[in-house]
Amino acid sequence: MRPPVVGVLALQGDVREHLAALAAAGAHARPVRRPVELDAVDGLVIPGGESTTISKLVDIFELREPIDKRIAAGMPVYGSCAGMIMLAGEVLDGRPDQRGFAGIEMTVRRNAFGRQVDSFEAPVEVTGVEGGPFHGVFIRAPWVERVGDGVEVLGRVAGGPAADRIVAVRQGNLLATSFHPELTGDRRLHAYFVELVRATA
Ligand SMILES: NC(=O)CC[C@H](N)C(=O)O
Repeated sequence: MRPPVVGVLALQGDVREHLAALAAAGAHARPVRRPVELDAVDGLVIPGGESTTISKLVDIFELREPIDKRIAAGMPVYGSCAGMIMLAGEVLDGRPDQRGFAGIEMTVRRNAFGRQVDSFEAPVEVTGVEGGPFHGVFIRAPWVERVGDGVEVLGRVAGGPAADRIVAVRQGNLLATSFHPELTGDRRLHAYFVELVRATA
């Protein structure tokens, strides 16, 4: 069985870290900047970075329609932080011109934790991933304020001032986290995603 080919949207953000994490999790990992490169992948990661910039570059690189189409056709996508914002149906505190994909039925608040603290770390237990809580790294992160009926809440912040905020969700083949597992050595979430891609491809 060939390893699944997983792309990382490589317009802005922590692309290299996701490529390394995916490779460690058993995928063929490749950067995606052009529609033909998107055609060649079985799944896609949208990295952490800056969602307003990613949104702009998605249009400049003519990737919006192709990605929306692939999502509608069932391609698995995992978004971390800015990637979560790009997968949200509704964004609060976003820029008026920023646009996400036809993604998860949820409302996220951009830079949500920033009111308390810009960056912090907290444990997050993720349903379906064994081995104890993730060491969640949050950097100007969004949280999820509302989820639709079809959305499964996979994880919440375990303690501290932001306790119980929703920070990991899944709807069908779309997965999103507010935190950045790619910045830690923990590959379990990428392995979970690679399995999802393998099961779908
Ligand atoms: N670490 C991140 O990805 C930060 C996300 C950023 N605050 C945004 O709005 O896109």
